[in-house]
Amino acid sequence: MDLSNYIRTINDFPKPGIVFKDITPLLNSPEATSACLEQLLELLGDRKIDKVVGIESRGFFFATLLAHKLQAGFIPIRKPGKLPHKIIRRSYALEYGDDHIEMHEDAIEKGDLILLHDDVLATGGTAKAACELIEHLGGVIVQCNFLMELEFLNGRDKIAGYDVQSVLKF
Ligand SMILES: O=P(O)(O)OC[C@H]1O[C@H](OP(=O)(O)OP(=O)(O)O)[C@H](O)[C@@H]1O
Ligand SMILES: Nc1ncnc2[nH]cnc12
Repeated sequence: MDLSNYIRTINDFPKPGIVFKDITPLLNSPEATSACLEQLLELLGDRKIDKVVGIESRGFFFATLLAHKLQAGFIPIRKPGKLPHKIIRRSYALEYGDDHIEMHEDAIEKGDLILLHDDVLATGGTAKAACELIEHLGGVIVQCNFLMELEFLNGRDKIAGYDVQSVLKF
């Protein structure tokens, strides 16, 4: 199954000049969702994972499915002001703005083997900030995986040194 057929391209969203890759057609197809989940699991291979970290909000869709399949815990990284307990925070630059992300400070135990997942690797700012949060808490990042990578934005340069994998490349 060619999963790129389930990604819709929207020009000038959310700002002029941005070519937005919309994953909702993929999520709307149980067959494509299953195939995508299997491909993400294949990218990981048989490495042990204790916790899957997903980035709000589009990263949550497959991060929870991955955590369930791997029988690992799921940890949300959230936008500011959403997590109720004590948090740590990092700021980052997006393709279309600036933002902060936060994680509960007790979400990770030192030495936990972590799979970081998000839907899109664009400039890599979000993923880099997420890696910093995970490592600050003592997590060991086994892989960073993505549904898709926008190669022309060179996001993987920002997270060089990690195992970075994506199902689709644009
Ligand atoms: O590699 P980067 O340039 O950092 O961009 C990638 C991030 O941008 C998108 O999130 P967005 O902030 O649009 O939020 P959403 O998932 O809530 O839609 C996407 O889901 C990634 O998290
Ligand atoms: N061009 C893009 N399409 C979809 N999600 C994104 N996140 C950052 N850049 C994006």
